Amino acid sequence: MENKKEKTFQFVVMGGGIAGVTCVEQLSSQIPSADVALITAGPHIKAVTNYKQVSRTLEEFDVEEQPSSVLEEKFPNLTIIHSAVKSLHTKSHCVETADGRVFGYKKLCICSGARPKLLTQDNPYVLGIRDTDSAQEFQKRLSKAKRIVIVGNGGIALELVYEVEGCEVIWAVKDKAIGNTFFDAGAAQFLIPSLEADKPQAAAPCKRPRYTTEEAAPGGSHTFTAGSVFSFLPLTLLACAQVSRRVSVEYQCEVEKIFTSEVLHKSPQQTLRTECDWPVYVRLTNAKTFGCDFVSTATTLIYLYVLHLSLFCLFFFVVADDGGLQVDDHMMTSEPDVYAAGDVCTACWEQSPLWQQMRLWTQARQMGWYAGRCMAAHSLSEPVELDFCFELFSHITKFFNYKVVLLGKFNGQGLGPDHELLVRCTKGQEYVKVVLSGGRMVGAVLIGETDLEETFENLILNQMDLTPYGEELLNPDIDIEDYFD
Ligand SMILES: Cc1cc2nc3c(=O)[nH]c(=O)nc-3n(C[C@H](O)[C@H](O)[C@H](O)COP(=O)(O)OP(=O)(O)OC[C@H]3O[C@@H](n4cnc5c(N)ncnc54)[C@H](O)[C@@H]3O)c2cc1C
Ligand SMILES: NC(=O)C1=CN([C@@H]2O[C@H](COP(=O)(O)OP(=O)(O)OC[C@H]3O[C@@H](n4cnc5c(N)ncnc54)[C@H](OP(=O)(O)O)[C@@H]3O)[C@@H](O)[C@H]2O)C=CC1
Repeated sequence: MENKKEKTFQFVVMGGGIAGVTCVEQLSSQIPSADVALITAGPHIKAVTNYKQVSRTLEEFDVEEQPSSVLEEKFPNLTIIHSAVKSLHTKSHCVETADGRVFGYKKLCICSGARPKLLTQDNPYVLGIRDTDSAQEFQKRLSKAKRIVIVGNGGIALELVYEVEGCEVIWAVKDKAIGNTFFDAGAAQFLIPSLEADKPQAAAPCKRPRYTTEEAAPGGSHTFTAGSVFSFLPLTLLACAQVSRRVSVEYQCEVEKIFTSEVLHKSPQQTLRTECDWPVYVRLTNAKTFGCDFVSTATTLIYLYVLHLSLFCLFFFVVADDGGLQVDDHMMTSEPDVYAAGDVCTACWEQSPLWQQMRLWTQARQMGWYAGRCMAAHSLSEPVELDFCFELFSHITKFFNYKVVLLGKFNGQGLGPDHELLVRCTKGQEYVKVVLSGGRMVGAVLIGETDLEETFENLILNQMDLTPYGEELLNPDIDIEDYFD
């Protein structure tokens, strides 16, 4: 391999998503003289724009799909290589790309993201959504659909279910309540009426990014506009029937079987809940069977997946239980001079009691940025400390057209029975939940325009004993912001 190297770069970053691009930006600005390469398969990269630090740990930004040339123009030391990494040779410090070129590195950062786990492979009636192409396919199919089945209970399913219009939706969730990765049953109860009501015509601008799939003008960028549905879809998800939404949630069930109408006709004893002849049928473990036009699975991602890269290359890496590449508090994998950031990695350092990893845009940005800092610092033999952003988990997003802020151990993660909850809820307006442990605030869920995020963030960070305040903490007649100022 050594003699095949076309060029050796000081830093090579693999993957043009948020983590990879942020890492490259950090490296290029911290050491402008360093030779940096970004290896990515597609012509576009994902960049963070309109970055805003909302509070000490909360941040908001837009995600913009840009032609990679924009990045090269910004950083003269940067070379973008348009190909996928095919193999990785950590001993000889080089990578081989799908087009047969070999590049050496002094330090490498793997930012190759994750891929969706489909319930079934190669079934033309089962769609997973991961990227622009799959989102466009979803939209195309939806425009002719009367009924779809959505399986999964995480962020993608929550967004999909809310956004689909003009089509009956059967939503199959494993749990007792919707949105289990973000909410408890109380918050789910607060949100459910939004599925029954019509969507507001002119939805308030969304605080979280989304991007369109429209063709960019030559040399221009794809625009990311305010809105909701998944970031990938430009338009409202309209199905063929222009009627309002009908979402039926099937709780505590999984998919037992997916089969086509030919199979159905061969088994007349099959009990169906529908008389129509649907292209595909889904049998759930609650013994109900639904016919539909297609099934969309939003059942989480597989993390150990480096596109086009043979498993042999990954064999040497220490991998975490969730399949991500293990990284330490300097974003270093188990292989020398190889770092990882974003969805592909699993944080395996001793974590702050108020932080946990979730595969989100914010964390991809923070990890990419911090990995870049560590790579640069190690090259310059400078010390580097774990960044403050890993002190407290924080996320701002939008679900069912409500602003949602999650802080710390917002669902009491890892606290066992040793915690107390305070809840305040005004139907259709706000849901506020505080998680207390030993009288100290360790997490919060804020749904709606509560204006409490900064105060609660401070209370969580300073770990003040709140026992004397008891339930008054959520008394709506007390201006809590003034109170703790
Ligand atoms: C449908 C959907 C909606 C989402 N919505 C939200 C949301 O609203 N808010 C939120 O916070 N998070 C959301 N997420 C999660 C968020 O998208 C991810 O956490 C984040 O994008 C991860 O960034 P990344 O840079 O690690 O990976 P990615 O953005 O996946 O980028 C990986 C990059 O690596 C490249 N690559 C892969 N293999 C190779 C290889 N072998 N060689 C070279 N390049 C390679 C890929 O082409 C890609 O450019 C959503 C995810 C999905 C799937
Ligand atoms: N607005 C936002 O902030 C958004 C964030 N995202 C992020 O993007 C990433 C990907 O999202 P997503 O794919 O929704 O992943 P998530 O991990 O959030 O959710 C996957 C869901 O599918 C369930 N599931 C897994 N396997 C099955 C199965 N066989 N049958 C039925 N249900 C199953 C999981 O249940 P269980 O947990 O019990 O395994 C879980 O509820 C996540 O990190 C998410 O947080 C995505 C969209 C919007």
